[in-house]
Amino acid sequence: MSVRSGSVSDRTPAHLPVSLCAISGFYRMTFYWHLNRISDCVWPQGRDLKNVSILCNYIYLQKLELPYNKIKDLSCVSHMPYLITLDASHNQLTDFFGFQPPKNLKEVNFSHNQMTAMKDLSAYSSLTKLILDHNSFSVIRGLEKCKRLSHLSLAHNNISRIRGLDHLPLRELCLAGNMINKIENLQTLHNLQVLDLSCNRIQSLTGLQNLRFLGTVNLESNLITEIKEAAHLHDLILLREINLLKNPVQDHDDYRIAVIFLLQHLILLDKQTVTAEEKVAAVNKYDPPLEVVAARDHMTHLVYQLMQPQVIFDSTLPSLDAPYPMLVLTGPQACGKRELAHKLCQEFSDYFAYGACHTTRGPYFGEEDGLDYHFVTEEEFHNMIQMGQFIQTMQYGGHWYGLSRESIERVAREGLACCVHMELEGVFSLKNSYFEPRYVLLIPSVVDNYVLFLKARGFYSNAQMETAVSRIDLYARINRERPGFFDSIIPCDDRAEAYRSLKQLVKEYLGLEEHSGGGDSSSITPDNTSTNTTGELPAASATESTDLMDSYSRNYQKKIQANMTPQRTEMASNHRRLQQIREALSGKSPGAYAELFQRSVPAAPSSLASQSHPPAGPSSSPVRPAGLSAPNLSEDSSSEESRASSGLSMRSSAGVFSAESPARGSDAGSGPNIEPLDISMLGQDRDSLRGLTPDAPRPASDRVSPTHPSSPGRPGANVKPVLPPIPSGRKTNDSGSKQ
Ligand SMILES: Nc1ncnc2c1ncn2[C@@H]1O[C@H](COP(=O)(O)OP(=O)(O)OP(=O)(O)O)[C@@H](O)[C@H]1O
Repeated sequence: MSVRSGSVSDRTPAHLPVSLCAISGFYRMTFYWHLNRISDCVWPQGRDLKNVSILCNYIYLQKLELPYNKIKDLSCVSHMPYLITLDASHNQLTDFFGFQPPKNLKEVNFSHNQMTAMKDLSAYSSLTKLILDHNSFSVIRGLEKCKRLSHLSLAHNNISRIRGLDHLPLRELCLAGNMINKIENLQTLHNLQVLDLSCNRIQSLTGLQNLRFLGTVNLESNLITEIKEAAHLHDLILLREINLLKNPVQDHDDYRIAVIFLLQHLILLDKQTVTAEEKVAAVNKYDPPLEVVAARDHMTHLVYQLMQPQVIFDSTLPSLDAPYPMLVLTGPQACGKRELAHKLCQEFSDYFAYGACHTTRGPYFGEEDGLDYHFVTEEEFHNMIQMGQFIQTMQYGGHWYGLSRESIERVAREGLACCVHMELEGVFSLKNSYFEPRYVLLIPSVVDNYVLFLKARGFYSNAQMETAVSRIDLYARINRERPGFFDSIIPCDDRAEAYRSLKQLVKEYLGLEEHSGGGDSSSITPDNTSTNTTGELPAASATESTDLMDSYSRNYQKKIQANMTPQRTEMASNHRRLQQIREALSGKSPGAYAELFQRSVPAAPSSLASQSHPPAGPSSSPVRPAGLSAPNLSEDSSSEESRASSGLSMRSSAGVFSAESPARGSDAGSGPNIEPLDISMLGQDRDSLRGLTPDAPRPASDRVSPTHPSSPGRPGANVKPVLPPIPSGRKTNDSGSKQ
C-alpha cells in the first residue's frame, strides 16, 4: 500500500491521542502537518476489524478505507463531517448509509456487503461515485437528488429493471450481473459514456439509441441473437468499444464483419482491435462502392470468359486507333433512355443498332423478346454468366440484367455501332472493359414530373418509384464528383426535346449533316453521301419526335419494327458488308463503323510528354488530349515527346485517340491490333480532358485536318473532333442543341 508524502504510518507523532496509537491495526494515517490533523485512515486488509467506534474521535478524517473486515456498524462516520472518501467494501454492513451524512462525501464503496435496500440519499448531494456491487439490492431508488453522481455501479445484485436513474449526470453505469432483460429508462442519461450490462438477460439493444455520448458498451453474456440489433447503436458516433462475447449472435456467419459494418466507428469489438482491413472488407461486403461492384462484376465475367475456349471477337476488339464505337444511354429507370435508344437506332439505322440486353424480369405488356430485351430465366442467365457470355451484369429491382458479348458482336458484324441503355452500375462495369463507349446521361431535372411519369406508366410499386427517384441524386453526385465520367448530359423531362438534343449530339459525333429539307424529318446521311446512293436503307424518318412521352405507348416498338422491316435491314446489312469487304481489299481498314465517334487528333503537349509513360510502340500515333490545340500533327509526330505520349493515348478510354494513324494502313492487313488495357493510364487521360470546359469554344485546330484521308462515302468519313468531358453547354451552331 502506498504511503503519501506526509503520512505518519511508521511513526507516532507525539501529539496523537494514545488511544489511536494503541490501535495497532491502523496501517496508515495521513497527517497534514500544517493542519495538525489526521486526514486519511487506511486499515490493512483482512484484519477482521469489527468495531471501529473509536474513529468517532477523529472528526477531521477525509479518507477512510476499511475493506475486508467484519464491520457491521459504520455509525462512527457520523462524526466525520469532512469525510470525502469512504471504502467499506468487503464487510458485513447491512445498513445502507447508516450514518449522518458528511456533507462533502463524494466517493463511497460499499461493495461486497449485505445490504438489501437503497434509501433516499437526498442528503448526500455531493456524491460523485457510488459502488454498491455484490449486495442484494433489487430496486434502484433514492438517487434522484444526487445531482453530481457520475459513476454508479450496482453489479451483481438482484436488479431486474433499470429505473430510478432519470436525469442523473452519470458518465459510467455498471449493472452487470443482474437479472435485467430489457434496456430501458436510460434515455435521460445524456452524459453516459460507459455502460456495463454484461451478464444479464438482454435480448435487444433497443433503448441505447439516444445515448449519444456512449463510447463503451459491455454486453457480454447476454441473450442477443440478431445481428441487426447492432443497428440500434448505428447513430452513436462516439461508440468505440462494444463487447458482445458469449451472446448467441456470435454464432452467425460473418457476425464480426457485419457488426463492424453496422458500427463503423468501432475500435474494439469483443476485446479485439478492429483493423482497417476489417472495416474495408465490411464495407465492400455490405455496401460496396460502385467501383468495387463494377470490379467484381468485370472480374467475374473476365474469369468465366477466360475459362471458355478462346474466341477472337474481331468485330469489336479494340484497334489502336479506332475502338469499336458504342453509345451508352444511362440514367435512372424509365427516364426515357430505352425509347431514345430505339428511336436513335431507327433514325440513324445506317450507323446504329440497338444492343438488346438479357434480363430475368418478365416482359411488360407489349415488350417482345429480342427487341427490348432477351427475356431469359434465372437459370439461363446464370448459365450464361458461367459460360462467360456477358460483358457486364447487374441486379436491379430483384432482377438480373446483362449485356452479352454476342449482343454487341451481332451489331458489330452488321458494320454498325451498338447503342445500349443501362443503369449507372453497368456504366462502371463497362468502363473496366476494353470497350470505350460514349456515355450519355439522361437525367430528370424536375423530380415531380419524373414521379408523375413513373406513376403514369403504372408498372411500378411505391418502393420501386422511390428507388428510381433516389437514384437521380446518385447520378447527379457521380457527375459532380467525377468530371468527364459522362460524355454528355441531357435533361430528359421533355422527351421530345431530349431526343432532339441527343440527335444533335450524335450528328456532331458522327460529323453528319441533314441531307435535305432540314428538320427532324429529313434523312440522316453521312456528309456528301446519302445512304440512298447505295440504293438501300434510307434512314427512317423522325416523324415521332414530337411527343416521346406518348411514344412510350405500349406498342412503340411496333412502330420501330414497322420502320425497320427485315428486308430493308438485310439489304442494308449486305450492302455494309460488301462495302467493308471492298474497303478491306483496298486497304481501308478498319471498317466504316470504326470511324464513328472518333476522337480529336491530339498533339503531345509538353506537360504530357514529360510524363513517364512508355511509348506504345513504333506504330503509335501522335496524340494530344482533346481540347488542347495541336495545329500541326505531322510535326508533333516527329518528336520523341509525341511518341511517348502517344503510348498514353493508345490505352486511353476517354477522348485521346489518334485520328491520323500511320499504323492504320499497316494494321489493315494484320487485323485488329490488340493492346493490353493499361488501367493505370485511364485516369490520367481523363484528367487530361478536364482542361476543356464545356463552354470553351473548340479551337479550329481541334478539328480533324481536312486532309484526313477518310473515305468520304463512309459513315463517319467527315468526322469532327469530339468531345468535352462534361459537355453541358458546348457551343454549337445549332442553338437548339443541348448537352
Ligand atoms: N445490362 C444492363 N446493365 C445495367 N442496367 C441495365 C441493363 N439493362 C437494362 N438496364 C437498366 O435496368 C433498369 C431496369 O430496366 P427495365 O427495363 O426493367 O426498366 P423499365 O422500367 O422498363 O425502364 P427503362 O425504360 O429505363 O428501361 C433500367 O434503368 C435499364 O436501363
